[in-house]
Amino acid sequence: MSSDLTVALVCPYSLDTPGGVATHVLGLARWLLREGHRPTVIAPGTREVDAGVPLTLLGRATGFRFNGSVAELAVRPAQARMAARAVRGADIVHVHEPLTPGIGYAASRAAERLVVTHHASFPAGPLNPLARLRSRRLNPRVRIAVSDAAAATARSVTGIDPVIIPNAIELPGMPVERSGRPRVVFLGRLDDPRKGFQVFARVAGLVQEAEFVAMGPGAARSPDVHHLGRVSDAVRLEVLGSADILLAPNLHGESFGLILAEALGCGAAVVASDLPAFRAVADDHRVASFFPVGDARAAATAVRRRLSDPIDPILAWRSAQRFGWDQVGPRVLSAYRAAGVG
Ligand SMILES: Nc1nc2c(ncn2[C@@H]2O[C@H](COP(=O)(O)OP(=O)(O)O[C@H]3O[C@H](CO)[C@@H](O)[C@H](O)[C@@H]3O)[C@@H](O)[C@H]2O)c(=O)[nH]1
Repeated sequence: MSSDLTVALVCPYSLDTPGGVATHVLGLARWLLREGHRPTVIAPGTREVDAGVPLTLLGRATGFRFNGSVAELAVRPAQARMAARAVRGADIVHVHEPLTPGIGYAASRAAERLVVTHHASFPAGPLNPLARLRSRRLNPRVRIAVSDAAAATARSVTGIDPVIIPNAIELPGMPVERSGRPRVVFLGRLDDPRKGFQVFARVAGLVQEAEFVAMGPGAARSPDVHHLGRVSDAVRLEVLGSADILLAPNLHGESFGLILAEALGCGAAVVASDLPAFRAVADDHRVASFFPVGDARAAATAVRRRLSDPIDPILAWRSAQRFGWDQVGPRVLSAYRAAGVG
């Protein structure tokens, strides 16, 4: 493989709001940089942040309701033109969610050597024909999906089987034993109904024997929860590193469960909604348990059971190693090689 590839990584969702695709794309860019390549991340966003990699920010995004969530996309024609210009000349243009309106699709159309990654999982709906039309106009050399769930959606829209390469996380070192009052954590956008914060709040009202802590942007509040709001990546790691349990009460539409991998990587146990994508990530029953989607009483029972039978944090950490960039990054580079560089 030739070293020193120029890679344009396009994230269609705004970097102003934390999200799974942005986490993955920034982590991939940092890993590529460490490996001696030259990545740039192109994305909507208005805040200059030190992401540790070159960023091309394309300005303010507009919120679109989709799949039970809000997608913050850059759809102005000027932004699409900027994205198309920004990817010109790159050895590889790697677009995440290439069928989203705005910069994702514009960058895909402009790319010479295109690799795409599909993240979303959603049932067939009124937007599928439009996405199908868009897909016919693109000719990626490699098509990736982050999970079986994302692959099924990509296949139903494009008619093509993608190769599965999971999302990856930046793994911290070995975790330490927990001490002090037990801690149950929520991580995600609080106002995004799909993330299930309301279920978390109900569980917090039912379980007295632990402190319930929420991290993530949004205005939702509960008197039974200690709210940290949006936190830095360093604080996110610190809080997960002190948590006994990540409670993930998400309701639907999850394609992967990055937050589960992140929590396990920090040594926390997972108690999560019974979603196929979550089971695929947290597949070690010694550190993960599941409850029926939306059932706060069952979640409370699962949390109490775990609090009375704590896990060995090292087991959780080990189960997340397969999602580390040292494991996943080389597979992405192989996809670039299959796309014809090196
Ligand atoms: N630093 C920081 N990070 C946060 C905060 N709140 C959320 N995050 C990060 O934002 C990301 C949220 O990811 P998901 O919960 O997985 O949400 P998503 O944006 O809906 O992601 C979609 O794509 C993911 C990647 O393919 C999928 O994992 C997910 O299921 C979904 O389809 C995670 O990396 C989480 O740590 C915060 O306050 N601070």
